Amino acid sequence: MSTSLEPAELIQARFQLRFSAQTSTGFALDLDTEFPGRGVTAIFGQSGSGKTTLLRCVAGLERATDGRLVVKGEVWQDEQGFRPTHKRPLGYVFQESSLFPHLTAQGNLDYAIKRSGYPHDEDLYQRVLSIMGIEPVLERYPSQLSGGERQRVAIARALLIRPRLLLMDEPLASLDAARKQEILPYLEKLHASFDLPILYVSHSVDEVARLADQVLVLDEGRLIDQGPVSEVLSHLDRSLGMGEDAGVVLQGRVTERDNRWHLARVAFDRGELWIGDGGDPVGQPLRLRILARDISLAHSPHADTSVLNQLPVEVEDIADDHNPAMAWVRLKAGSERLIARVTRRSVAHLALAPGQRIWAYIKSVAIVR
Ligand SMILES: Nc1ncnc2c1ncn2[C@@H]1O[C@H](COP(=O)(O)OP(=O)(O)OP(=O)(O)O)[C@@H](O)[C@H]1O
Repeated sequence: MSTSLEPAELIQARFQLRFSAQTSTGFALDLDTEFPGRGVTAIFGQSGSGKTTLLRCVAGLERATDGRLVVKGEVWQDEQGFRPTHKRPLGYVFQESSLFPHLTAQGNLDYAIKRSGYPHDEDLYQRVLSIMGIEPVLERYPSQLSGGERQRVAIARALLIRPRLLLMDEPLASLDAARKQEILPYLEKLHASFDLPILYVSHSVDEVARLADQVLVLDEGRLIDQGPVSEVLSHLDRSLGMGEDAGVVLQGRVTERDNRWHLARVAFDRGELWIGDGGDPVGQPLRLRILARDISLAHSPHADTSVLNQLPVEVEDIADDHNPAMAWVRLKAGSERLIARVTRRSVAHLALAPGQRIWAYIKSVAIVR
């Protein structure tokens, strides 16, 4: 997915690891890949697919027999050697916060700075505090912090080690839905403010759609798909397992705001959509998420409908769902992809077939940020 990049811009990983059948599962990880060493790379897959094991191999906490890991030109593991975890410049954020309970938030951060081996950098320190929004809680002990605050301190602590790679293993998993929504903007700020590659384990399509630039999809220890988030999320076979969450991500830009109706026009490659005006200025890049269940299909555009967004599209392929009443239709809109989940009866009724030009009615578009 990244052949045009130089090795200094890549993360190259090859791991073969088998847990012995005696210990329990006999699970095997077998993967050989490379991906851009920038932005957020989501490691996505069902429970037990090997996401944490892959992260532990990257961290040096598991030692793959046939292993090679090169992070932006720096060899961390190959036939000749294996750099132990404490010599790898990485930050690790776990599902549950791993803060020292006997130290305040401030004490935890000071400990990280000492451990980093670098002299204190006040600019970096202030930047991290402000991006993670934790100035008000520095004097508290972990037991006096909310789950979201604890994770923000844990992320700040990982950043103050000045890692070259940040590993995050379902950092939101222990939070309830409201806390998750609260912390996501901090993760986005982190993504935008630090030039730091992040490997982000998740089995939430929502989180992946919102945060990831590229995705690695694991299944039973093997890499079954990888690529930019918009591409991976539009693959129909992936969508099958996602059910109601299936959908795509489009990258667009606000081109007009309609004050009368409180709408904003967002243009993407050879198309445009009207969405509720979220106050974003003209020119603002936006990431939009369109769920497969929010798209219906027709042969022609209609004037007498409440649906604002009607896009000319081309049918690319059609797949059956596990549910015998439903089907998936992948659509091309310029260079972007959409997927629709419709009944098989509709597929038959509209006589849908690859190559056909039709109209997609989009009932709802969410801005993800
Ligand atoms: N030390 C170990 N010894 C034996 N089997 C292990 C060990 N660690 C993990 N496994 C097994 O390897 C498989 C993959 O585990 P892993 O934790 O990597 O999956 P995951 O995709 O992160 O899952 P989840 O989303 O549930 O966290 C599981 O079947 C697990 O039981």
